[in-house]
Amino acid sequence: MPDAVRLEVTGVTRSFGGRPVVDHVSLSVAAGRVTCLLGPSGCGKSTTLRMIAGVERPDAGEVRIDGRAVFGPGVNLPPEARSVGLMFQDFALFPHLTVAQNVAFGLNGDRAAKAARVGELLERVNLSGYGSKHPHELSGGEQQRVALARALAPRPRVMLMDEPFSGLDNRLRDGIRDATLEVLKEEGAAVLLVTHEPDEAMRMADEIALMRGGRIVQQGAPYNVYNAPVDKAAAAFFSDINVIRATSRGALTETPFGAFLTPGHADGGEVEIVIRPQHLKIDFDRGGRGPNPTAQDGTPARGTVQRARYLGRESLVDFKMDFDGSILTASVPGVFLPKTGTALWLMIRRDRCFVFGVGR
Ligand SMILES: Nc1ncnc2c1ncn2[C@@H]1O[C@H](COP(=O)(O)OP(=O)(O)OP(=O)(O)O)[C@@H](O)[C@H]1O
Repeated sequence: MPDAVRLEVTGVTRSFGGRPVVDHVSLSVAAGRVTCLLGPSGCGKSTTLRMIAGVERPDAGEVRIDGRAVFGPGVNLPPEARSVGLMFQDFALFPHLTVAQNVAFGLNGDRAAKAARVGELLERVNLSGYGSKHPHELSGGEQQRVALARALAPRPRVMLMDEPFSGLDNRLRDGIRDATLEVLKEEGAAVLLVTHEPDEAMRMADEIALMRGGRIVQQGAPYNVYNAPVDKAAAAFFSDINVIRATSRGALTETPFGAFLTPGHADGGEVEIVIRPQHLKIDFDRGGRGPNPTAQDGTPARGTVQRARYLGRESLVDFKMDFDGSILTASVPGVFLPKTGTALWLMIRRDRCFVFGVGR
């Protein structure tokens, strides 16, 4: 049975100075699941989160937590009555309180119960024994874990996190993300996490809600959002992309890489074939002498190396294509640094191409 929906947002809308910055946003998050609200700076992610938290008032829409309206017609519960935990980039621990006092801050009940919950959470975030320290004695990553424990202490039904990792050292970040995810899953809250970093969303999310210009443009599992983007901008948000422009004729589009099936596109309509650099393949087997295509790879097309860079895990090679002088970029695992001017044959993985009508 699917987990119960904990957070349900319907048609939430907010304008500032007559400009809609959040425009009919709807989403739901089940218990124990993480949804990442992902999008470029200024697209309305934080405003959405703030409306769910109750610190910003929507112009319209409804927010339900555990089936109960916390905002809607005639209802507007204050943040503290919504059972939400909050965690922001500047998570501001109370400097004069100890770690244990910080974690206990939002807890009610008797001393023994509070102490037990604090102990349980400090253990969960791997900070047992730190209870009597003060925030300034901790590293950034440790402080972040205390903030997580503090937000989770009252067992919120919904956890709202706004760029919670962006203040952290790059080297620490992945480890802290993974540890945080583990704790969130153990606690079972429904989590809505705001981020502008696709890598973070891919790493953390059960579901990604891709936002642009105040709207959610695509929502789904990371695999689907990455591998079946709704438009060119959605594809480009996750990686560099290559774009091949051509004309669709009778549901087929001829390109220098062979013909592509383009059903649903008007006869004579312009289409853009979008491919990520890792799906552009170099015809190594033939030592660059090609062409000799296989059915799967389509027709190879010749290009000349403009620039090659080694990025550690992969090399990025820019080619100037013979067919129209356009630049296509291929990503090759490991070290591959051909000289500028080298001619090589490229093939594209047809099964990994996205076809969009121009203007989409
Ligand atoms: N209180 C406010 N008054 C006026 N404009 C606001 C207010 N709050 C947000 N905005 C504007 O609304 C838009 C969306 O802001 P928001 O902070 O929600 O975006 P975001 O996607 O979270 O971006 P970032 O990642 O940069 O925080 C921005 O153009 C912002 O300037």
